[in-house]
Amino acid sequence: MDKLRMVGGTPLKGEVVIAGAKNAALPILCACLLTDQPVVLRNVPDLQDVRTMLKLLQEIGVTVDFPDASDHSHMVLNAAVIKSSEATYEMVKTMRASILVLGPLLARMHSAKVSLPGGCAIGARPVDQHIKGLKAMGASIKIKSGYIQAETKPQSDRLKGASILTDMITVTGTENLLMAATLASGTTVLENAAREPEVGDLAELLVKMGAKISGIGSDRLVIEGVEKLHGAEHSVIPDRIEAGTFLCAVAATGGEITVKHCRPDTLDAVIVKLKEAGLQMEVGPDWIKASMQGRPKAVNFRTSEYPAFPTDMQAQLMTVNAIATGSSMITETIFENRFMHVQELNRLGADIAIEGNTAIAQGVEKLSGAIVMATDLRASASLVIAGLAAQGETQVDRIYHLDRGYDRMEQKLTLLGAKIERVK
Ligand SMILES: CC(=O)N[C@H]1[C@@H](OP(=O)(O)OP(=O)(O)OC[C@H]2O[C@@H](n3ccc(=O)[nH]c3=O)[C@H](O)[C@@H]2O)O[C@H](CO)[C@@H](O)[C@@H]1O
Ligand SMILES: C=C(OP(=O)(O)O)C(=O)O
Repeated sequence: MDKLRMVGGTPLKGEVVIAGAKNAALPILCACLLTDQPVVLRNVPDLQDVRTMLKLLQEIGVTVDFPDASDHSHMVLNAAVIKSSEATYEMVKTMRASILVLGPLLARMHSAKVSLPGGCAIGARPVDQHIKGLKAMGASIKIKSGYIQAETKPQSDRLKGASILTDMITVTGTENLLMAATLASGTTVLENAAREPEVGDLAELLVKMGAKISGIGSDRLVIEGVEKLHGAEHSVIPDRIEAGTFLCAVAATGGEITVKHCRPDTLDAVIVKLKEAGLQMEVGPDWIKASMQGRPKAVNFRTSEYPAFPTDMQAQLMTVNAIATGSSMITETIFENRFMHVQELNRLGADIAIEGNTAIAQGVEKLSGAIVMATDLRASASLVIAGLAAQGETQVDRIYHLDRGYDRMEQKLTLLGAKIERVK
Protein backbone atom coordinates (compact mmCIF):
# COMPACT_ATOMS: atom_id res chain seq x y z
CA MET A 1 0.00 0.00 0.00
CA ASP A 2 1.47 3.38 -1.01
CA LYS A 3 2.32 5.96 1.64
CA LEU A 4 3.44 9.57 1.48
CA ARG A 5 6.50 10.54 3.46
CA MET A 6 7.38 14.19 4.00
CA VAL A 7 9.68 16.40 6.01
CA GLY A 8 7.88 19.55 7.12
CA GLY A 9 8.99 23.10 7.54
CA THR A 10 9.67 24.26 3.98
CA PRO A 11 7.54 27.22 2.84
CA LEU A 12 5.84 26.53 -0.51
CA LYS A 13 6.91 28.63 -3.46
CA GLY A 14 6.01 28.56 -7.15
CA GLU A 15 3.08 27.77 -9.42
CA VAL A 16 0.57 24.96 -9.35
CA VAL A 17 -1.85 24.09 -12.15
CA ILE A 18 -5.27 22.87 -11.09
CA ALA A 19 -6.86 19.86 -12.82
CA GLY A 20 -10.48 19.34 -13.83
CA ALA A 21 -12.95 18.78 -11.01
CA LYS A 22 -13.48 15.18 -9.87
CA ASN A 23 -17.04 15.94 -8.85
CA ALA A 24 -17.86 17.40 -12.27
CA ALA A 25 -15.97 14.78 -14.28
CA LEU A 26 -17.78 11.83 -12.66
CA PRO A 27 -21.36 12.84 -13.60
CA ILE A 28 -20.13 14.17 -16.95
CA LEU A 29 -18.61 10.78 -17.82
CA CYS A 30 -21.97 9.20 -17.00
CA ALA A 31 -23.80 11.69 -19.21
CA CYS A 32 -22.23 10.01 -22.25
CA LEU A 33 -24.64 7.11 -21.59
CA LEU A 34 -27.50 9.36 -22.67
CA THR A 35 -26.51 9.35 -26.34
CA ASP A 36 -25.36 6.88 -29.01
CA GLN A 37 -23.01 9.55 -30.41
CA PRO A 38 -19.44 10.35 -29.30
CA VAL A 39 -18.86 12.82 -26.48
CA VAL A 40 -15.47 14.56 -26.51
CA LEU A 41 -14.17 15.61 -23.11
CA ARG A 42 -11.19 17.75 -22.13
CA ASN A 43 -9.65 18.66 -18.80
CA VAL A 44 -10.70 15.34 -17.25
CA PRO A 45 -8.51 14.81 -14.16
CA ASP A 46 -6.24 11.78 -14.10
CA LEU A 47 -7.26 10.20 -10.81
CA GLN A 48 -8.42 6.88 -9.42
CA ASP A 49 -12.15 7.71 -9.30
CA VAL A 50 -12.06 8.67 -12.97
CA ARG A 51 -10.27 5.41 -13.84
CA THR A 52 -12.88 3.50 -11.83
CA MET A 53 -15.73 5.29 -13.60
CA LEU A 54 -14.17 4.60 -17.02
CA LYS A 55 -13.89 0.91 -16.08
CA LEU A 56 -17.55 0.83 -15.07
CA LEU A 57 -18.61 2.58 -18.29
CA GLN A 58 -16.52 0.12 -20.33
CA GLU A 59 -18.26 -2.79 -18.58
CA ILE A 60 -21.54 -1.19 -19.65
CA GLY A 61 -20.30 -1.07 -23.26
CA VAL A 62 -18.86 2.43 -23.66
CA THR A 63 -15.69 2.74 -25.74
CA VAL A 64 -13.07 5.15 -24.43
CA ASP A 65 -10.40 6.61 -26.72
CA PHE A 66 -7.53 8.91 -25.92
CA PRO A 67 -6.77 10.80 -29.17
CA ASP A 68 -3.42 11.96 -27.78
CA ALA A 69 -1.68 9.14 -25.91
CA SER A 70 0.34 11.63 -23.87
CA ASP A 71 -2.75 13.55 -22.70
CA HIS A 72 -5.17 11.57 -20.54
CA SER A 73 -7.29 14.63 -19.85
CA HIS A 74 -8.66 14.49 -23.41
CA MET A 75 -10.93 11.55 -24.23
CA VAL A 76 -13.74 10.45 -26.51
CA LEU A 77 -16.52 8.33 -25.05
CA ASN A 78 -18.93 6.46 -27.25
CA ALA A 79 -21.98 4.70 -25.83
CA ALA A 80 -23.37 3.60 -29.23
CA VAL A 81 -23.82 0.09 -27.84
CA ILE A 82 -24.99 -0.58 -24.31
CA LYS A 83 -24.31 -4.22 -23.51
CA SER A 84 -25.17 -4.21 -19.81
CA SER A 85 -27.27 -1.93 -17.63
CA GLU A 86 -25.62 -3.02 -14.41
CA ALA A 87 -23.22 -1.50 -11.89
CA THR A 88 -21.99 -4.33 -9.72
CA TYR A 89 -21.31 -4.29 -5.98
CA GLU A 90 -17.60 -4.59 -6.78
CA MET A 91 -17.70 -1.27 -8.63
CA VAL A 92 -20.03 0.62 -6.29
CA LYS A 93 -18.11 -0.40 -3.15
CA THR A 94 -14.95 1.01 -4.74
CA MET A 95 -16.65 4.28 -5.62
CA ARG A 96 -20.05 5.53 -4.42
CA ALA A 97 -20.35 7.91 -7.38
CA SER A 98 -21.08 4.79 -9.48
CA ILE A 99 -24.70 5.50 -8.48
CA LEU A 100 -24.57 8.22 -11.16
CA VAL A 101 -25.12 5.64 -13.91
CA LEU A 102 -28.61 4.91 -12.52
CA GLY A 103 -30.44 7.93 -13.94
CA PRO A 104 -28.85 7.86 -17.43
CA LEU A 105 -29.24 4.08 -17.87
CA LEU A 106 -32.85 4.15 -16.77
CA ALA A 107 -33.58 7.08 -19.09
CA ARG A 108 -31.89 5.55 -22.13
CA MET A 109 -32.39 1.78 -21.64
CA HIS A 110 -35.57 1.94 -19.51
CA SER A 111 -34.00 -0.40 -16.98
CA ALA A 112 -30.96 -0.43 -14.70
CA LYS A 113 -29.51 -2.53 -11.92
CA VAL A 114 -27.14 -0.71 -9.61
CA SER A 115 -25.74 -1.99 -6.33
CA LEU A 116 -27.05 -0.01 -3.38
CA PRO A 117 -24.06 1.85 -1.87
CA GLY A 118 -23.37 0.96 1.75
CA GLY A 119 -22.30 3.38 4.48
CA CYS A 120 -19.13 5.38 4.10
CA ALA A 121 -16.37 6.55 6.48
CA ILE A 122 -17.89 10.04 6.58
CA GLY A 123 -21.55 9.13 7.06
CA ALA A 124 -24.43 6.81 6.20
CA ARG A 125 -25.02 8.56 2.86
CA PRO A 126 -28.31 6.97 1.79
CA VAL A 127 -29.62 7.43 -1.77
CA ASP A 128 -33.32 7.48 -0.92
CA GLN A 129 -33.84 10.83 -2.65
CA HIS A 130 -32.44 9.50 -5.94
CA ILE A 131 -34.92 6.62 -5.70
CA LYS A 132 -37.83 8.82 -4.64
CA GLY A 133 -37.24 11.16 -7.59
CA LEU A 134 -36.98 8.37 -10.14
CA LYS A 135 -40.16 6.79 -8.77
CA ALA A 136 -41.92 10.14 -9.19
CA MET A 137 -40.83 9.96 -12.85
CA GLY A 138 -42.69 6.68 -13.22
CA ALA A 139 -39.91 4.17 -12.55
CA SER A 140 -40.72 0.98 -10.74
CA ILE A 141 -37.93 0.38 -8.23
CA LYS A 142 -37.25 -2.62 -6.01
CA ILE A 143 -34.33 -3.23 -3.70
CA LYS A 144 -33.39 -6.87 -4.13
CA SER A 145 -30.25 -8.72 -3.02
CA GLY A 146 -28.49 -5.43 -2.32
CA TYR A 147 -29.31 -3.99 -5.73
CA ILE A 148 -31.52 -1.14 -6.89
CA GLN A 149 -33.54 -2.72 -9.69
CA ALA A 150 -35.26 -0.02 -11.69
CA GLU A 151 -37.39 -0.12 -14.82
CA THR A 152 -40.07 1.82 -16.58
CA LYS A 153 -43.45 0.13 -16.92
CA PRO A 154 -44.29 -0.95 -19.57
CA GLN A 155 -40.62 -1.34 -20.34
CA SER A 156 -40.87 0.36 -23.73
CA ASP A 157 -42.03 3.58 -22.08
CA ARG A 158 -39.87 6.59 -21.33
CA LEU A 159 -39.63 8.11 -17.88
CA LYS A 160 -42.22 10.82 -17.35
CA GLY A 161 -41.59 14.41 -16.36
CA ALA A 162 -42.51 15.16 -12.75
CA SER A 163 -42.31 17.82 -10.12
CA ILE A 164 -39.73 16.71 -7.54
CA LEU A 165 -38.86 18.35 -4.25
CA THR A 166 -36.02 16.55 -2.47
CA ASP A 167 -36.09 16.42 1.35
CA MET A 168 -32.57 17.86 1.48
CA ILE A 169 -30.11 19.29 -1.01
CA THR A 170 -28.27 16.43 -2.63
CA VAL A 171 -25.53 16.91 -5.22
CA THR A 172 -25.43 13.50 -6.93
CA GLY A 173 -29.19 13.17 -6.34
CA THR A 174 -29.77 16.36 -8.35
CA GLU A 175 -27.35 15.12 -11.05
CA ASN A 176 -29.00 11.70 -11.35
CA LEU A 177 -32.48 13.21 -11.64
CA LEU A 178 -31.29 15.92 -14.02
CA MET A 179 -29.75 13.37 -16.38
CA ALA A 180 -32.84 11.13 -16.17
CA ALA A 181 -35.14 14.07 -16.89
CA THR A 182 -33.36 15.06 -20.12
CA LEU A 183 -34.82 12.01 -21.93
CA ALA A 184 -38.18 11.84 -20.10
CA SER A 185 -41.44 12.68 -21.80
CA GLY A 186 -42.74 16.02 -20.57
CA THR A 187 -41.34 18.56 -18.15
CA THR A 188 -39.51 17.87 -14.90
CA VAL A 189 -39.09 20.48 -12.20
CA LEU A 190 -36.35 19.84 -9.64
CA GLU A 191 -36.96 21.98 -6.56
CA ASN A 192 -34.32 22.30 -3.83
CA ALA A 193 -31.71 21.39 -6.46
CA ALA A 194 -28.02 21.52 -5.52
CA ARG A 195 -26.33 24.69 -6.82
CA GLU A 196 -22.78 23.33 -6.70
CA PRO A 197 -20.75 24.51 -9.73
CA GLU A 198 -20.24 20.86 -10.70
CA VAL A 199 -24.01 20.45 -11.17
CA GLY A 200 -23.95 23.54 -13.39
CA ASP A 201 -21.04 22.12 -15.39
CA LEU A 202 -22.95 18.87 -16.00
CA ALA A 203 -26.03 20.88 -17.04
CA GLU A 204 -23.91 22.91 -19.51
CA LEU A 205 -22.73 19.69 -21.18
CA LEU A 206 -26.29 18.32 -21.30
CA VAL A 207 -27.45 21.52 -23.03
CA LYS A 208 -24.63 21.09 -25.60
CA MET A 209 -25.99 17.56 -26.14
CA GLY A 210 -29.43 18.97 -26.96
CA ALA A 211 -31.10 18.91 -23.54
CA LYS A 212 -33.56 21.68 -22.68
CA ILE A 213 -32.71 22.93 -19.21
CA SER A 214 -33.46 26.25 -17.59
CA GLY A 215 -32.51 27.58 -14.18
CA ILE A 216 -28.91 26.36 -14.37
CA GLY A 217 -27.04 27.55 -11.27
CA SER A 218 -30.27 28.01 -9.31
CA ASP A 219 -32.11 25.71 -6.88
CA ARG A 220 -34.94 25.19 -9.38
CA LEU A 221 -34.09 23.30 -12.53
CA VAL A 222 -36.72 22.94 -15.23
CA ILE A 223 -36.07 20.23 -17.78
CA GLU A 224 -38.18 19.73 -20.87
CA GLY A 225 -37.50 16.16 -21.92
CA VAL A 226 -36.40 15.41 -25.51
CA GLU A 227 -36.49 12.13 -27.42
CA LYS A 228 -32.80 11.98 -28.21
CA LEU A 229 -29.55 13.65 -27.23
CA HIS A 230 -26.53 13.95 -29.50
CA GLY A 231 -22.74 14.09 -29.18
CA ALA A 232 -20.94 17.19 -27.92
CA GLU A 233 -17.58 18.57 -26.77
CA HIS A 234 -16.93 19.86 -23.31
CA SER A 235 -14.08 20.91 -21.04
CA VAL A 236 -14.52 20.01 -17.36
CA ILE A 237 -14.59 22.91 -14.89
CA PRO A 238 -11.41 23.32 -12.74
CA ASP A 239 -11.45 21.62 -9.35
CA ARG A 240 -12.31 24.19 -6.68
CA ILE A 241 -11.49 21.72 -3.90
CA GLU A 242 -8.01 21.00 -5.27
CA ALA A 243 -7.42 24.78 -5.58
CA GLY A 244 -8.66 25.31 -2.01
CA THR A 245 -6.43 22.50 -0.76
CA PHE A 246 -3.29 24.19 -2.16
CA LEU A 247 -4.41 27.53 -0.67
CA CYS A 248 -4.72 25.85 2.74
CA ALA A 249 -1.30 24.25 2.24
CA VAL A 250 0.40 27.63 1.75
CA ALA A 251 -1.60 29.11 4.63
CA ALA A 252 -0.16 26.36 6.85
CA THR A 253 3.44 26.25 5.58
CA GLY A 254 3.95 29.91 4.69
CA GLY A 255 5.50 31.00 1.39
CA GLU A 256 4.00 32.29 -1.84
CA ILE A 257 2.26 30.33 -4.59
CA THR A 258 0.19 31.02 -7.67
CA VAL A 259 -2.73 28.68 -8.18
CA LYS A 260 -3.31 28.60 -11.93
CA HIS A 261 -6.18 27.42 -14.10
CA CYS A 262 -8.73 27.68 -11.31
CA ARG A 263 -12.14 29.32 -11.02
CA PRO A 264 -11.85 31.83 -8.16
CA ASP A 265 -15.56 32.70 -8.56
CA THR A 266 -16.42 29.19 -7.29
CA LEU A 267 -14.22 29.64 -4.21
CA ASP A 268 -15.81 32.69 -2.56
CA ALA A 269 -16.53 31.11 0.84
CA VAL A 270 -13.05 29.55 1.00
CA ILE A 271 -11.34 32.81 0.01
CA VAL A 272 -13.27 34.76 2.65
CA LYS A 273 -12.18 32.36 5.41
CA LEU A 274 -8.55 32.17 4.27
CA LYS A 275 -8.35 35.99 4.14
CA GLU A 276 -9.68 36.05 7.69
CA ALA A 277 -6.92 33.57 8.57
CA GLY A 278 -4.33 36.01 7.24
CA LEU A 279 -3.59 34.58 3.79
CA GLN A 280 -2.82 37.47 1.43
CA MET A 281 -4.50 36.91 -1.92
CA GLU A 282 -4.53 38.57 -5.29
CA VAL A 283 -7.30 37.14 -7.43
CA GLY A 284 -7.34 37.10 -11.24
CA PRO A 285 -9.91 35.64 -13.63
CA ASP A 286 -8.38 32.14 -13.51
CA TRP A 287 -5.59 32.40 -10.95
CA ILE A 288 -4.98 33.23 -7.31
CA LYS A 289 -1.65 34.45 -5.99
CA ALA A 290 -1.44 33.65 -2.29
CA SER A 291 1.19 34.40 0.31
CA MET A 292 1.48 33.83 4.03
CA GLN A 293 3.85 35.24 6.62
CA GLY A 294 3.87 33.97 10.18
CA ARG A 295 1.18 31.88 11.81
CA PRO A 296 -2.40 31.92 10.57
CA LYS A 297 -5.20 33.33 12.74
CA ALA A 298 -7.88 30.89 13.94
CA VAL A 299 -11.21 31.17 12.08
CA ASN A 300 -14.63 29.79 12.99
CA PHE A 301 -16.51 28.20 10.14
CA ARG A 302 -19.48 26.02 9.34
CA THR A 303 -19.91 23.77 6.34
CA SER A 304 -23.05 23.99 4.26
CA GLU A 305 -24.30 23.62 0.71
CA TYR A 306 -22.90 25.84 -2.06
CA PRO A 307 -22.33 28.78 -2.08
CA ALA A 308 -21.49 28.37 1.64
CA PHE A 309 -18.27 26.76 2.90
CA PRO A 310 -17.86 23.26 1.35
CA THR A 311 -17.68 20.17 3.52
CA ASP A 312 -14.96 18.91 1.14
CA MET A 313 -12.68 21.72 2.45
CA GLN A 314 -13.45 21.24 6.16
CA ALA A 315 -10.53 18.97 7.02
CA GLN A 316 -7.95 21.07 5.16
CA LEU A 317 -8.99 24.34 6.83
CA MET A 318 -9.08 22.54 10.18
CA THR A 319 -5.37 21.83 9.76
CA VAL A 320 -4.76 25.55 9.25
CA ASN A 321 -6.69 26.20 12.48
CA ALA A 322 -4.68 23.52 14.26
CA ILE A 323 -1.51 25.65 14.02
CA ALA A 324 -3.21 29.06 14.19
CA THR A 325 -3.04 31.66 16.92
CA GLY A 326 -6.23 31.41 18.96
CA SER A 327 -9.04 28.89 19.10
CA SER A 328 -11.78 28.09 16.63
CA MET A 329 -15.08 26.26 16.28
CA ILE A 330 -15.66 24.16 13.17
CA THR A 331 -19.17 22.90 12.57
CA GLU A 332 -19.90 20.14 10.06
CA THR A 333 -23.53 20.18 8.91
CA ILE A 334 -23.45 17.91 5.85
CA PHE A 335 -22.01 14.58 7.02
CA GLU A 336 -22.49 13.11 10.50
CA ASN A 337 -19.05 11.51 10.82
CA ARG A 338 -16.64 13.76 9.00
CA PHE A 339 -14.15 14.32 11.81
CA MET A 340 -12.04 11.18 11.50
CA HIS A 341 -8.96 13.31 10.79
CA VAL A 342 -9.18 14.92 14.25
CA GLN A 343 -7.60 11.99 16.10
CA GLU A 344 -4.81 11.80 13.53
CA LEU A 345 -4.15 15.57 13.68
CA ASN A 346 -3.97 15.21 17.47
CA ARG A 347 -1.34 12.49 17.00
CA LEU A 348 0.70 15.18 15.23
CA GLY A 349 0.33 17.40 18.30
CA ALA A 350 -2.85 19.33 17.49
CA ASP A 351 -5.29 20.12 20.28
CA ILE A 352 -8.75 19.51 18.88
CA ALA A 353 -11.80 18.24 20.76
CA ILE A 354 -15.09 17.11 19.28
CA GLU A 355 -18.48 18.03 20.72
CA GLY A 356 -21.32 16.67 18.59
CA ASN A 357 -20.95 18.12 15.12
CA THR A 358 -18.49 20.79 16.25
CA ALA A 359 -14.73 20.52 16.58
CA ILE A 360 -12.99 22.96 18.89
CA ALA A 361 -9.39 23.62 17.94
CA GLN A 362 -6.91 25.32 20.26
CA GLY A 363 -4.12 26.43 17.95
CA VAL A 364 -0.66 25.09 18.80
CA GLU A 365 2.63 26.68 17.79
CA LYS A 366 4.05 23.58 16.13
CA LEU A 367 2.98 20.13 15.07
CA SER A 368 5.53 17.34 15.22
CA GLY A 369 5.88 14.65 12.60
CA ALA A 370 4.48 11.14 13.16
CA ILE A 371 3.01 8.19 11.30
CA VAL A 372 -0.68 8.86 10.66
CA MET A 373 -3.42 7.08 8.79
CA ALA A 374 -5.69 8.56 6.16
CA THR A 375 -9.35 7.62 6.66
CA ASP A 376 -11.01 9.35 3.71
CA LEU A 377 -10.15 11.56 0.79
CA ARG A 378 -10.12 15.03 2.36
CA ALA A 379 -8.83 13.68 5.69
CA SER A 380 -5.80 12.52 3.70
CA ALA A 381 -5.30 15.99 2.26
CA SER A 382 -5.52 17.55 5.72
CA LEU A 383 -2.84 15.17 7.02
CA VAL A 384 -0.54 15.96 4.10
CA ILE A 385 -0.91 19.68 4.83
CA ALA A 386 -0.25 19.01 8.51
CA GLY A 387 2.85 16.96 7.65
CA LEU A 388 4.20 19.76 5.45
CA ALA A 389 3.79 22.23 8.31
CA ALA A 390 5.06 19.92 11.07
CA GLN A 391 8.57 19.66 12.46
CA GLY A 392 10.35 16.49 11.38
CA GLU A 393 9.12 13.55 9.34
CA THR A 394 5.50 12.54 8.80
CA GLN A 395 4.23 9.47 7.02
CA VAL A 396 0.64 9.35 5.79
CA ASP A 397 -0.55 5.77 5.33
CA ARG A 398 -3.48 4.52 3.22
CA ILE A 399 -3.17 7.23 0.61
CA TYR A 400 -5.33 5.26 -1.78
CA HIS A 401 -8.01 7.58 -0.36
CA LEU A 402 -6.02 10.60 -1.57
CA ASP A 403 -5.40 9.02 -4.99
CA ARG A 404 -9.17 8.78 -5.50
CA GLY A 405 -9.46 12.53 -5.81
CA TYR A 406 -6.14 14.34 -6.39
CA ASP A 407 -4.28 14.41 -9.69
CA ARG A 408 -0.54 13.92 -8.89
CA MET A 409 -0.65 15.78 -5.59
CA GLU A 410 2.85 14.91 -4.40
CA GLN A 411 4.36 15.85 -7.77
CA LYS A 412 2.64 19.23 -7.65
CA LEU A 413 3.83 19.77 -4.08
CA THR A 414 7.38 18.79 -5.04
CA LEU A 415 7.31 21.47 -7.76
CA LEU A 416 6.36 23.93 -5.02
CA GLY A 417 9.47 22.93 -3.07
CA ALA A 418 7.89 20.52 -0.59
CA LYS A 419 10.00 17.63 0.64
CA ILE A 420 7.56 14.83 -0.08
CA GLU A 421 7.84 11.41 -1.67
CA ARG A 422 5.64 8.42 -2.40
CA VAL A 423 6.80 5.23 -0.75
CA LYS A 424 5.59 1.95 -2.23
C1 LIG B 1 -19.15 12.67 -6.35
C2 LIG B 1 -19.62 13.87 -5.63
O1 LIG B 1 -20.07 14.82 -6.22
N1 LIG B 1 -19.47 13.88 -4.30
C3 LIG B 1 -19.85 15.03 -3.53
C4 LIG B 1 -21.34 14.99 -3.28
O2 LIG B 1 -21.62 13.77 -2.59
P1 LIG B 1 -23.14 13.26 -2.49
O3 LIG B 1 -23.87 13.68 -3.70
O4 LIG B 1 -23.06 11.82 -2.15
O5 LIG B 1 -23.64 14.08 -1.27
P2 LIG B 1 -25.13 14.63 -1.09
O6 LIG B 1 -25.18 16.06 -1.50
O7 LIG B 1 -26.07 13.70 -1.74
O8 LIG B 1 -25.30 14.51 0.48
C5 LIG B 1 -25.72 15.60 1.31
C6 LIG B 1 -26.42 15.04 2.52
O9 LIG B 1 -27.68 14.50 2.13
C7 LIG B 1 -27.83 13.17 2.59
N2 LIG B 1 -28.60 12.41 1.56
C8 LIG B 1 -28.26 12.52 0.26
C9 LIG B 1 -28.95 11.84 -0.73
C10 LIG B 1 -30.06 11.07 -0.35
O10 LIG B 1 -30.73 10.44 -1.17
N3 LIG B 1 -30.37 11.00 0.96
C11 LIG B 1 -29.68 11.65 1.95
O11 LIG B 1 -30.00 11.55 3.14
C12 LIG B 1 -26.39 12.65 2.72
O12 LIG B 1 -26.30 11.56 3.62
C13 LIG B 1 -25.68 13.89 3.24
O13 LIG B 1 -25.87 14.01 4.62
O14 LIG B 1 -21.71 16.10 -2.49
C14 LIG B 1 -21.10 16.14 -1.19
C15 LIG B 1 -21.67 17.34 -0.45
O15 LIG B 1 -21.29 18.50 -1.04
C16 LIG B 1 -19.59 16.19 -1.34
O16 LIG B 1 -19.02 16.08 -0.06
C17 LIG B 1 -19.08 15.08 -2.23
O17 LIG B 1 -17.72 15.29 -2.54
C1 LIG C 1 -16.64 13.01 -0.25
C2 LIG C 1 -16.04 13.17 -1.42
O1 LIG C 1 -16.24 12.39 -2.52
P1 LIG C 1 -17.24 11.17 -2.75
O2 LIG C 1 -18.62 11.72 -2.77
O3 LIG C 1 -16.84 10.69 -4.09
O4 LIG C 1 -17.01 10.21 -1.62
C3 LIG C 1 -15.07 14.25 -1.66
O5 LIG C 1 -14.74 14.51 -2.84
O6 LIG C 1 -14.57 14.84 -0.70
